[in-house]
Amino acid sequence: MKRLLGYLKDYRCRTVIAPLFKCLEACFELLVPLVVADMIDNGIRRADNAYILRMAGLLVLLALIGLTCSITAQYFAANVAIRAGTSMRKDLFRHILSLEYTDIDMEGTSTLIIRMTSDVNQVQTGVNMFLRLFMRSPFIVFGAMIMAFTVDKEAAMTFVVTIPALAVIVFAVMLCSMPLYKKVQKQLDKVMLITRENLLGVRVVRAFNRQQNEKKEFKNENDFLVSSQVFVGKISALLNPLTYIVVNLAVILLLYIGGKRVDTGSLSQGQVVALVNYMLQILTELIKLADLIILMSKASACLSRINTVFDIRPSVKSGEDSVGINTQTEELLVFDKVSFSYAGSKEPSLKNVNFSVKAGDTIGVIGGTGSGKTTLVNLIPRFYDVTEGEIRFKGVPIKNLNLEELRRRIGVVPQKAVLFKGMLRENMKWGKKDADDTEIRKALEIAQAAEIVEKKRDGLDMPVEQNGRNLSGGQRQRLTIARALVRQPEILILDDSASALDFATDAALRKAIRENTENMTVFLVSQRAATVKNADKIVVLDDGKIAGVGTHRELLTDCPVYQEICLSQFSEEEVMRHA
Ligand SMILES: Nc1ncnc2c1ncn2[C@@H]1O[C@H](COP(=O)(O)OP(=O)(O)OP(=O)(O)O)[C@@H](O)[C@H]1O
Repeated sequence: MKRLLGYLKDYRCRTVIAPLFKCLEACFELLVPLVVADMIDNGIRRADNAYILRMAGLLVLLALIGLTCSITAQYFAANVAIRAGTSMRKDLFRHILSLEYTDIDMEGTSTLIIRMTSDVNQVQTGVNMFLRLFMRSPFIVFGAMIMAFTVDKEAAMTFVVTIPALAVIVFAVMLCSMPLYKKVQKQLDKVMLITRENLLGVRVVRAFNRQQNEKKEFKNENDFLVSSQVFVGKISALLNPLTYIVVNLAVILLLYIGGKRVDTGSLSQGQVVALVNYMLQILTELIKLADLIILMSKASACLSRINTVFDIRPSVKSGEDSVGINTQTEELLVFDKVSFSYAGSKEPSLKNVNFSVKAGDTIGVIGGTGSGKTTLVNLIPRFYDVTEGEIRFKGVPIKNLNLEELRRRIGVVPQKAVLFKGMLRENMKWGKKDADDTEIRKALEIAQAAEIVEKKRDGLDMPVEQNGRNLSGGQRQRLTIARALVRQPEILILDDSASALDFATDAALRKAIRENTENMTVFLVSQRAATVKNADKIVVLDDGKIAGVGTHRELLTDCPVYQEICLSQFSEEEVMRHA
C-alpha cells in the first residue's frame, strides 16, 4: 500500500479532485427525488403544465450538472490511475532488468510478465474505481437516509431497519465471494501461463504432435477456471434477488406507512415517491460499494504480488571497484575449488572445479549433456555466483570487481541466439554504442555472417523481426557471434554457439576467430570434439566434475571421458592419428 501511495503522491491534487467531483455529482442526485416530489405535489396534482415543464427543465439541468461533475471526476480518476500504473510498470520493468539469472529463475519469466501486465492493470483499475466510488457511495447511502429524515421522520424509520439488513446481505455475499475471486485470479494466471508456454513452443508442440495432449491440459485448466467462475458468479448472483426482496419489502412498508400518513395529511404523495426513490438510490449504491470492495480485494492481491517482485533484491552484488587487478600476470582467470548449486536444487551442478586460463588462450569446454558446461561459463560474468570456492580475474576475486566493468570485458554468445526487433546495425551496436560500419563489417566477416548482410538489399539497415524470426537459426547464431565480437571483449564466451552451423562454416568460424582475436581469451563450449580439439586447453566435464584438463593430445592419452567422447564422434583411425 505504501508503495502505491508513493505513486499517487505526485498526483495529490487530481487524487482529491476526482472523489470531490463524485460527491458533488451525488449532491445533485440527492436533490432529484425532492424535485420529483415537488413536481407531483405542485404540478401534477394541480394539473399545472407550466410548473411541470419548469420542474422537468430543472431535472434536465441537474442531470447535466451531474454529468459534468461525473465526467470531470472520471477524467481525473482515470488520469491518476493510468499515470500511477504506467510509473509502476516502468519501475517494475527497470527492477526486473536489475535482477540476475537466479532471481528470474526463482520467479519464472511468465510470472514476471503477468506481474507487469495483468497485475499492474488490475491495480490501475482498482485505483480508478476507488477514486470514483470510495466517497460517493457512502455519501449517497448516508445522504439519502438524512434526506429521508428531512422528508418524514416516522416513515424514514423504515430506512433505519432496511439499511443494516441490506448492508448485512451485501457484505455477507461479498465476504463469501472474495476468497473465491482470489482463487479464480490464481487459476486465470495458470491458464495464462499454459497459453504463453504453448504459444512460445508452438513449433515444438507441432513437431511432437502434442496438440491433443496440450489441448487436453488446457481444457482441464480452463474448465476448472470456468467452473470456479460459475461458482463464484452464482454466489454473487444471489446479491440481486436477496437485496431486491428486502428493498421491495421496505418499499411496501414505506408505501403502507406513507399511505396512512397521506390519509392523515401529514405527508404528500410526492414525498412518498421521494422516500421510495431514496430507498432505491441506497440499494444501488450498496451494490456498487460491494463491487468496489471485491475489485479492491483483487487489486490488493495483485499489488502484494507486485510487491513481492519489487522486494527481490538482486542476488549478485557488484564489488566496489577493480583495484588490485594485476596487469602483469599471465593467469587471466583462475577457478579455485569452485562448486555451484542452483537455488532450490539439492545436487550441486559443479563440484570442486579447479583450472586456470592464460590471457589470449582458447579454452575448449566439453562434456555430455547436463555435465555443467553452460553453468561453468555463466559463472565468469557472474550471471550466478559460486556457492563455494572463488574465481579470480587477474588475481582479484571477481566478487570484488565492479560488475559493470567485469561484464564490459566479457562478450557472451549464449546457446539460444537472441536478436531484438529493429535494424541489424542497432543490434550489432549493443556491445559498443559508437561502433562504425567498418568495425561491424569486420566482426560480421569473422563470424562468417558477411554474406547474410551482402545478400540483403538493405545491408546493415535490414530489419530484424521480433526474436530475429526472419532469420534462420544458423544466421541468428552467426549474427549474435558478430555482435559479441563488435565489442572486442577481453574474454569471448561461445556457449555452443555454432551448433546450428554446418561443419565447414563451423571450421571457418573457428579459424577466423583464431586468426583475428590474438589477444582475446576465447571459451568454446561444445559437445563436438572437432570444435574444441585445437584449443590451447580443453576442460572436460563429467557430471559437474572435472574429468580432465589438457590439450587434445594429452587428453586422448589420459582422460577416459574425453576418449569416449572422441570415439563416439570420430572413427578409431582418426582418433589414433591424433593420439
Ligand atoms: N536454471 C537452472 N535451475 C536448476 N538447475 C539447472 C538450471 N540450469 C541447469 N541446471 C542443472 O544443472 C546441470 C548442468 O546444466 P548445464 O546447463 O550447465 O549443462 P550443459 O553441460 O551446458 O548441458 P547442455 O550441453 O545440454 O547444454 C544440469 O543437471 C541441469 O539440470
